[in-house]
Amino acid sequence: MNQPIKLTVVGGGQMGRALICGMMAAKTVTAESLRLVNSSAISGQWWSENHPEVVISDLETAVQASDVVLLAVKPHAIAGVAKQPLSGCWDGKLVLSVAAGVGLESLCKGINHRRVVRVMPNTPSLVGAGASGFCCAEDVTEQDRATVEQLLGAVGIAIQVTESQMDAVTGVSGSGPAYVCLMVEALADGGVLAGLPRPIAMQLATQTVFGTAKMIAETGRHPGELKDSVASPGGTTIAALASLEHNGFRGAVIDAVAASARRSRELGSSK
Ligand SMILES: NC(=O)C1=CN([C@@H]2O[C@H](COP(=O)(O)OP(=O)(O)OC[C@H]3O[C@@H](n4cnc5c(N)ncnc54)[C@H](O)[C@@H]3O)[C@@H](O)[C@H]2O)C=CC1
Ligand SMILES: O=C(O)[C@@H]1CCC=N1
Repeated sequence: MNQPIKLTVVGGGQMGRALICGMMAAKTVTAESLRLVNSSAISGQWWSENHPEVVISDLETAVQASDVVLLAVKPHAIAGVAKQPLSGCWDGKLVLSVAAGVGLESLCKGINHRRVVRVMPNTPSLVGAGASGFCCAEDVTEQDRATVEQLLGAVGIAIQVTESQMDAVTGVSGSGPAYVCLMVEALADGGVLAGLPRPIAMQLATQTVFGTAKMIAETGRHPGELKDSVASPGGTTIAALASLEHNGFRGAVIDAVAASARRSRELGSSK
């Protein structure tokens, strides 16, 4: 069993929370090996109520106590963190950023340090079922890459991509949980419209999305083939699929991914 990683997370909001809770559950980090730097009273209160064991400290103290620093603040706040005087504190640290759109060049320039990894995680990391893409700046070593895989692998899958693919990763898996939640909500709404009580509709909708994802992952069969296996000739499913196609379901999802990727590029260029 690997030693817990000495990690500082800067930003304890939605994404910081999902990663920290997932990594603590996997024991990749422990309350002793973790430091949290956070600026908001509201999320600070969430931590003291839900995880009082997590030590919240100032940036300099936290970074000094850590081998890895993960920046989980909003893209526009990255520059503010980078500007804080750290008197050489980044030296010897592996720095990860999950900020959407913020490129390696801008991150490296901001902290004057090139041992930097850009990561696009997603919120199912909270339950160990995340999907992350990452790319590395030039000073990142093989050992660093192993550390990144240990951290992100503890909360799901982690795939190395080129930096030019990071906006697309954001469109598919970074933003993806929101589209899937919309789908589950809409499935349940449909169930209610068709006469089911809300809690039953929600349970069935959630398990259907979960079970289908599990089936695709575990059988390795193409989703198109699995879709065909549900649709009986002249049956209920093909009637529903025809309705989805008439309403532009595929096009809407493809456009959503493209819109997220485009927004990620915009966030990067507004730095
Ligand atoms: N929410 C998501 O599903 C995903 C978010 N991301 C990225 O994660 C980053 C954070 O997003 P969220 O967690 O959704 O935002 P959030 O607003 O929930 O959390 C940001 C946290 O950063 C803290 N913060 C702000 N400035 C700070 C500073 N100077 N020092 C310390 N803490 C500071 C805030 O107090 C807040 O708790 C963003 O860059 C976003 O692009 C990436 C993938 C998915
Ligand atoms: O909405 C956002 O900007 C962040 C990045 C990917 C998911 N959430």
